[in-house]
Amino acid sequence: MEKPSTSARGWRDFLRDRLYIGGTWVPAEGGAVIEVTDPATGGSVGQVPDAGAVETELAVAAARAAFPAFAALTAAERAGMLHRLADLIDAHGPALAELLTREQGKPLAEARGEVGMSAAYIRWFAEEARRVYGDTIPSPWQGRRLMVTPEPVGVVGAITPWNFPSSMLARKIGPALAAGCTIVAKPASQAPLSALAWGVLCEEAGIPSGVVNIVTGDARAIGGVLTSHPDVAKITFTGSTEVGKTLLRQAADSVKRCSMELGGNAPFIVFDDADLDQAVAGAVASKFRNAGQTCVCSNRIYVQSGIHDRFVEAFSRAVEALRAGSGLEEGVTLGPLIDEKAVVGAEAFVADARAKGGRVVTGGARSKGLFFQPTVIADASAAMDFAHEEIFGPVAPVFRFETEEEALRVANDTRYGLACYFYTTDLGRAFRVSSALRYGLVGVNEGVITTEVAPFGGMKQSGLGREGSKYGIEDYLDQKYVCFGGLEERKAADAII
Ligand SMILES: NC(=O)C1=CN([C@@H]2O[C@H](COP(=O)(O)OP(=O)(O)OC[C@H]3O[C@@H](n4cnc5c(N)ncnc54)[C@H](OP(=O)(O)O)[C@@H]3O)[C@@H](O)[C@H]2O)C=CC1
Ligand SMILES: O=C(O)[C@H](O)CS(=O)(=O)O
Repeated sequence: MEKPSTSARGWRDFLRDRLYIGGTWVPAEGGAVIEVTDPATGGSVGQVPDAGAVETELAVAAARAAFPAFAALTAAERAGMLHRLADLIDAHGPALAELLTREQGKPLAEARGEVGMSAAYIRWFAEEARRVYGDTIPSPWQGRRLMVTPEPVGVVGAITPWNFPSSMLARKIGPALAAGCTIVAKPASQAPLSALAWGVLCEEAGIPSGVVNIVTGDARAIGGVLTSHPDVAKITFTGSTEVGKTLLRQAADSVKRCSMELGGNAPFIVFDDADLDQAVAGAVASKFRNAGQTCVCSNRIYVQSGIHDRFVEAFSRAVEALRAGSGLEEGVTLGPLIDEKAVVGAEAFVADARAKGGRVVTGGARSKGLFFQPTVIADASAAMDFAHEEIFGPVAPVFRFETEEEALRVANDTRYGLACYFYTTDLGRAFRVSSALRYGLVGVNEGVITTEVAPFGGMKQSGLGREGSKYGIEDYLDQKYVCFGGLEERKAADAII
């Protein structure tokens, strides 16, 4: 198929104010809508249907009806559709990125990166689709042959967050379709437009009606149907640990498979032997990406005494060089927070730290609207709230430590286990510390490590399962064991006349 047209379609061409169900665009039953606003300006970006249980039932029915034929396609046919989808995402990258920045706020450069990552996940699973192998097993019995055949689990319910409204969906649609599943996806109400744009792209990629369904609206009502419906085989969720636990409880009654990408509390450790410039650059990238609103952002920066003062000085200077503003302005490196609640949360973390002896080195207050100054707080201590809670904002606490043993103890002292980072030029320390840290993702001398080729997921209360990599498709497959018996040659006497 020739490469899709790259005619200059703008972000408005991907705006939809309808649900995408069974290949058609329909309003919510009562016509209710949710306003989507630009966090940089407060202005309206668009409206989406405020749907609930009734529409979700229709979406599940459409996905269930589409499943047999889609699962029966060859892996090559499904791969072809996913490759076309990835090509369309790339072809319309600028428009999709602008839509993403308008609804979520991140700088355009980051939005372009997210859209590119979305295409990369889809392309990765287009390739993985053709490598879903089974097994034959040496039989322990004469006259039998044993086989293991992977099969798609069926209809998937997906719920995604506002902070990466495109790539979090790609991490679910990709493996689901590659495995032969169909999907009903509910994006976050604060940034649902990128998901509906996926409906436009899926149509153009020739993905059959009912395979991908996008429902926006009442999270509890939609999630209630997805976690309980007998035709939904699996739930995949990215969001807070609190909501993840709610969904796990709800899904338990029908024993649905669950994949959970939840909250984090990432330690960022700088040892005396670290390359200071590398550590500063890594800390800025890891902490302030998406204005600190990622589950893998550094939440606690631990710096060994010997390098501590030099690090705080250099890090604060680099933070002060961040340029806050509307994500649509080229060169802006720090966008607004998603809503007032997020700004109030950042203010509360700073006030708590100040009250407990923290020293604000730079920033520390909201600027205008939903913008919060990029902030560095020195003299941080375990008594402060951000030592144990996910900040999800541009506030960087710096803690001092003395020994490697102390760093490992405090770094692992959390119920979370998603991402962690440390900087050292000592090879032995690199192996010792990366083994001792209880996290699903470990960055050694790197502050941003997410890629579609590597497994993404947490330990402890940061989640269940892995997304991306060769592991990411496993959660969408059932391994069926078949034992073929009675294979000995029948003697004449045995023959049934
Ligand atoms: N591990 C990871 O990969 C990631 C983790 N996160 C975590 O998510 C949090 C921030 O994202 P945020 O979107 O606020 O997280 P939330 O958990 O509040 O929301 C995530 C999604 O869940 C939906 N939701 C909320 N409550 C329910 C419910 N009772 N039943 C069904 N669905 C529900 C939301 O819908 P609605 O918007 O309509 O409320 C949204 O679509 C942070 O804790 C962050 O660490 C975020 C991204 C990635
Ligand atoms: O939602 C998130 O925070 C993402 O998982 C972060 S990443 O995958 O883009 O690194």
